[in-house]
Amino acid sequence: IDISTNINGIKISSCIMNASGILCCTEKELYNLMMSSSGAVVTKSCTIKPRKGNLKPRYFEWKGGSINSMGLPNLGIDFYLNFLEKKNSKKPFLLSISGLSIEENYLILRKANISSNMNAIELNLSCPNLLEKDKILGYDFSKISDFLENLFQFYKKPLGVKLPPYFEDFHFRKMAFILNKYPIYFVTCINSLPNGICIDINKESVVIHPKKGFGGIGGLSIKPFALANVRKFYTYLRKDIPIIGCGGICTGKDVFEYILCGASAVQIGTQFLKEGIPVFDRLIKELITILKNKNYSSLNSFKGKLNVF
Ligand SMILES: C=Cc1c(C(=O)O)[nH]c(=O)[nH]c1=O
Repeated sequence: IDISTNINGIKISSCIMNASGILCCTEKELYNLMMSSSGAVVTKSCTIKPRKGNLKPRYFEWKGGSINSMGLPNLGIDFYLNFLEKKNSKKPFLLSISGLSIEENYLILRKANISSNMNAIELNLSCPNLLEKDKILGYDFSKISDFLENLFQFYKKPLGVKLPPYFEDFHFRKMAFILNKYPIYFVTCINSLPNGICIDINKESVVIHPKKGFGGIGGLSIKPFALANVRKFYTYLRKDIPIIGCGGICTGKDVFEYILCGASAVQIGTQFLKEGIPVFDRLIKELITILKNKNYSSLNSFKGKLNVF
C-alpha cells in the first residue's frame, strides 16, 4: 500500500504531515518532526524579526477542537533559513511565512530566495489573529491579486499558499481565478476559522486573553468546512495545482475523506498538539487499514472520486 504523494515534484513519503504552527517553532520541535513519521516538516509561520506573540492564555482546547490567538510567535526568518541550511535530512521542508504587511512578505521572500535547502514556501494568507484592524489578506481579492502579480516577478522558487476558509461559491471561483494565473505550487486549505469565541461559564468569561477572547477555531468542528474548501478548490483550480487538506483530522478515516475530496496530502494541527508525535504513526496505520479493506493500492485509486447524488 503506497500512501506517498508528489506535490509538484516534491516527493513526500507519507501524505500526512504537521500543520504550520503546531510544535514546529523551535529547533527541538523541528528536529523532532524531522525524525518523526510526518511526511514533511512545515515550520511555524515566520516574520522578519522574532516575535513573542500575544499575552497568555492564548490557546484553549474544548471538546469540539481548539481556539487560539497565538499572535504569530516565531524565531524570525533568519533562524529558520539557518536551520534549513544546517539540517542534514532529506525530508521535505515547507517554510511557512506570514509577514504583517505585504512589504514584510517581500522582505522575507527576498531572503528566502537565497536559501537552497527548503523545498517550498507556504505563504500564509490567512492568519486570523493579528490586530483587530488587520484584515485577513485571503479575503481581500484585489490586494492578493496585486501582491501575487508583483511577487512572481521576482520570486521564482516553489511557493504554495495557505488559505482561510471561504463559504460562498463566488469566492471560491474568484480565488481560483486569481491563483490559476500564477505558478502556484500547492494550495493548503484551510487555516483556522477566524474569530470564534469559547466561554467558561464558571468564570462567565472568554477563555483566551487576546482580542477580547476572539480567536481562530481549529479541530473536529471545522472539518466539514475544510472538506468543502478542498472540494471546491479541487473543482475550480488548474489540475496541476495540488491541494493539501487541513482542518479537524483526528483519524485515518478523516484523512481518507480529504483524499476523496481531492487532497494530495493532509496536515494535522489540533490533534497533533493533543497527541504529539505518535499521531503520525497512528494515522498512517489507520489509513493503510482503510485502503487495505477497500482494496486500494495508492491514493490515486480514489483521489477526488467523491460520489455525489
Ligand atoms: C500565522 C498565524 C496564525 C496563528 C497565530 O499565530 O495566532 N493562528 C492560527 O490559527 N493561524 C495562523 O495562521
